[in-house]
Amino acid sequence: MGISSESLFLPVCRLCTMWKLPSFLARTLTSGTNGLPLLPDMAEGHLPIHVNNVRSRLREIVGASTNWRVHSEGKVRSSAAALRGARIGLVKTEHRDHVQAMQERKALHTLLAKRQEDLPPRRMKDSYLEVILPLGSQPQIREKYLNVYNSVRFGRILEDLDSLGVLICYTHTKQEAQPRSPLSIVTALVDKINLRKKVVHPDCDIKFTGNVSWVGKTSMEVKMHMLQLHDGDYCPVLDATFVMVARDPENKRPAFVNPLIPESPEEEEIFKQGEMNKLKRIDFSTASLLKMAPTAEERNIVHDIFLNTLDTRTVSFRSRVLPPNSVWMEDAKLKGLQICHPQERNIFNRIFGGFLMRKAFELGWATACSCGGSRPFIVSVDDIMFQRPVEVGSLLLLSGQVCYTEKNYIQVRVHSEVYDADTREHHTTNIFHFTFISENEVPRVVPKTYGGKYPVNALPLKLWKRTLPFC
Ligand SMILES: CCCCCCCCCCCCCCCCCC(=O)SCCNC(=O)CCNC(=O)[C@H](O)C(C)(C)COP(=O)(O)OP(=O)(O)OC[C@H]1O[C@@H](n2cnc3c(N)ncnc32)[C@H](O)[C@@H]1OP(=O)(O)O
Repeated sequence: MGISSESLFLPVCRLCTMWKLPSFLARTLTSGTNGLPLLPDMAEGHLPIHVNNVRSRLREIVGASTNWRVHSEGKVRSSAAALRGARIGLVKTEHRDHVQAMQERKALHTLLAKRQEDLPPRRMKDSYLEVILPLGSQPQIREKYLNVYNSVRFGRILEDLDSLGVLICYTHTKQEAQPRSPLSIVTALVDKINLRKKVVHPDCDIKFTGNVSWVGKTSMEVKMHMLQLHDGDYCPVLDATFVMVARDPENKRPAFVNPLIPESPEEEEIFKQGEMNKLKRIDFSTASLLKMAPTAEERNIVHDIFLNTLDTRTVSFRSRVLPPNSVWMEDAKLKGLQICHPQERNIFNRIFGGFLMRKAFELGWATACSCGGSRPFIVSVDDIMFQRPVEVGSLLLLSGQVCYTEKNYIQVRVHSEVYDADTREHHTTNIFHFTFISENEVPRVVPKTYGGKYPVNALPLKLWKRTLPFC
């Protein structure tokens, strides 16, 4: 099932030698908005949206169904093979069902631009949005966000960021004359989320802001920020960079998006950074361990770990000794299963990306918790790739693996795949990377196997990142 811990070892050690986690955290905590300043005039003339209205706006923009239709016999009406597994009887109502909504969306094909140049350019401020999550002023919405430590559930924040990121992209691509957008905008990548605060309070209002910061031909980079109200001021909590991709109305082929024109030197800098982010992703993809052999330095790191665990009495590949304050990598993992019910669908009748992130984050947190033995706090989220959509009705298998630890830091990789019970095939849908800081120092995680069976995620981050197939 998925990538075994043995096949995951090689790539993590390299990154940690290059990117020592504590300094990485220091950068996270001191940088501005992912290293760039907030643009001051963006907020002018913008009325904030209530968080509950973000999804209803999205539904209106794409004309999504409000009802998952079932046959009168009580079985799910299915044109997609992946619905086979779903056996969830829902009450039929007078609402538009999802099949009808998809039929209507097909007609929007004629509204797609043939060339990107045919679309009017946009400014960064055209897509700027503010959303309020009034945890302080509307206590009735707190419970959904509350965890057992009396702080805010980060998984819920991931969901809100995902919905907001998509709404920002629809704002960028909005054509005044079109009441419905012909575009299906999906989350392709969570490039980075940096936390600036360890704890988010459950009783203070939260504000999200964000705008499109770079566009390609069919993809858009979105930068978002979350702030929390303390003593009358909004203080920064996190900065996030997502990449969204526009597809045709049926979510089958890529579709062009409006160009973005930077208007000031600051905006040019932000745009340039977006361009560099894209090139960096291509570089990582080229350097993937799945395509390129490890370097001499990487081989040495792996070999050193092997030598450190060798049983000097037997000198055998099989007989290995766990060093003090360490845990075998194969003992630092947790698995989970989700049945993907219609309730978790997005506006395109696939499973909502934010839900997948919440589930993966919670498994990642539990994995870090069981390995570290004390409460972990999320520090950073990197490179969540949405490789393929998850269909409603899928069986989603999640595997959390601690791949690297240093002092109080824990790096967890969560792999998710769908299992088709009919064909018995597994397909990877997402890979998630979370960095936690634990209350106490955590044991070292040590891979056991060598000889071509290194689990990719047990090596330093630099090496581990080379396994990620970007773009
Ligand atoms: C009353 C109750 C009512 C209930 C009603 C229901 C409604 C409920 C509402 C729910 C909440 C609202 C949800 C709204 C949010 C929806 C978002 C999601 O969930 S989405 C769900 C979660 N997400 C998914 O499911 C997505 C799954 N993944 C996919 O579908 C595909 O992998 C893909 C489309 C992302 C890329 O396909 P691929 O064939 O590879 O694409 P191409 O080669 O054609 O390139 C096209 C462009 O994409 C670029 N690019 C590509 N990859 C990356 C990357 N990794 N990194 C960066 N960029 C990338 C590439 O460079 C190129 O750019 P450019 O040069 O043209 O500018």
